[in-house]
Amino acid sequence: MTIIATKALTKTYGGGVTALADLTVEVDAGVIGLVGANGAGKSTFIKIMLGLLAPSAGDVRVFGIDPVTETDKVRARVGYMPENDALPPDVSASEFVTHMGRLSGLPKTAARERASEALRHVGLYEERYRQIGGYSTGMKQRVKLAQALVHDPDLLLLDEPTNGLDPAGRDAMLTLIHRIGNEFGISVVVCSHLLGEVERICDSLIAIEGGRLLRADRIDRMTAASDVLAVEVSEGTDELAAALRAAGFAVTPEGRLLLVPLDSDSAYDRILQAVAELDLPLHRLDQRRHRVAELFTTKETADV
Ligand SMILES: Nc1ncnc2c1ncn2[C@@H]1O[C@H](COP(=O)(O)OP(=O)(O)OP(=O)(O)O)[C@@H](O)[C@H]1O
Repeated sequence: MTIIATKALTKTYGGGVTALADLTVEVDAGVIGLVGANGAGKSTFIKIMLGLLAPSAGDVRVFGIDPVTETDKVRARVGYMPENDALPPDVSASEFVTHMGRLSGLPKTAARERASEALRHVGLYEERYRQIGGYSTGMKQRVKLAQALVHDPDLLLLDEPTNGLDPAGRDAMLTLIHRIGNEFGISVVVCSHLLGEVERICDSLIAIEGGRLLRADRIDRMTAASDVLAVEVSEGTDELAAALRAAGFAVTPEGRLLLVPLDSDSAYDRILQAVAELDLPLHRLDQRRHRVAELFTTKETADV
């Protein structure tokens, strides 16, 4: 089922900055990563989906609804966790999340019950009556997630949910997001400049660079087998490279690996023969998979 669809979506800010350019994408339900370097246009896309910003040109639909003209309808079905922290320090998580539930239109008792439930889901049930000002960064991120969940949305938009967290906090947050997506049946868009994080927990990816779509697809399709074989021997790598070149292969060394084009069905056998003739201990011979990072031309995103 398509949950988000855009057609030639473009956003230009005052001053002439084009944050999104001609973005056309259809996204199916699931846990979706929205990845791109800082400034790629991720937050702008999220804000347009929420009806917080109007597109300069093009169309966007969330569950078939236009956030520009039917903002309330979209917001009833979408929970939003903003990138920046705007939590009131002097109220408890329970009070705050209840308040956010009331703002979403829940009656008082239902808002209180849903707030407790949302805080339990994010692991803050025991601490829910403490003032937010005394919370750690990880706990504050969880409060932000709980307030996004309180009105029982069908889609969560999470803007850089692991911002400011240490490695253990990141892991815990990613596990939680994965659980929400898989156990609660809520679709989640996780916006991040950290590709590695998003690859770990998402079914599909929307990759953007400079406001333009690089690719939107399922991760397993992005990482399909390539036509390159990776060969690794425990010793004698240079000798093997020379032998393979002599056998007509275009060999590219990469660290401890030799990358060899899979040019014919006999390539496996010819490589095995070269290894056997040199009597080298073969550690690995397999077909390389494409990496999602290959999509990006900027090192910043590709490296993480
Ligand atoms: N209100 C604004 N006015 C002018 N330019 C803006 C505004 N908001 C964002 N931009 C610019 O639009 C581009 C995209 O910004 P956006 O915040 O959407 O990117 P992002 O991928 O979310 O990056 P980050 O991870 O740093 O938040 C950037 O060049 C940014 O400087």
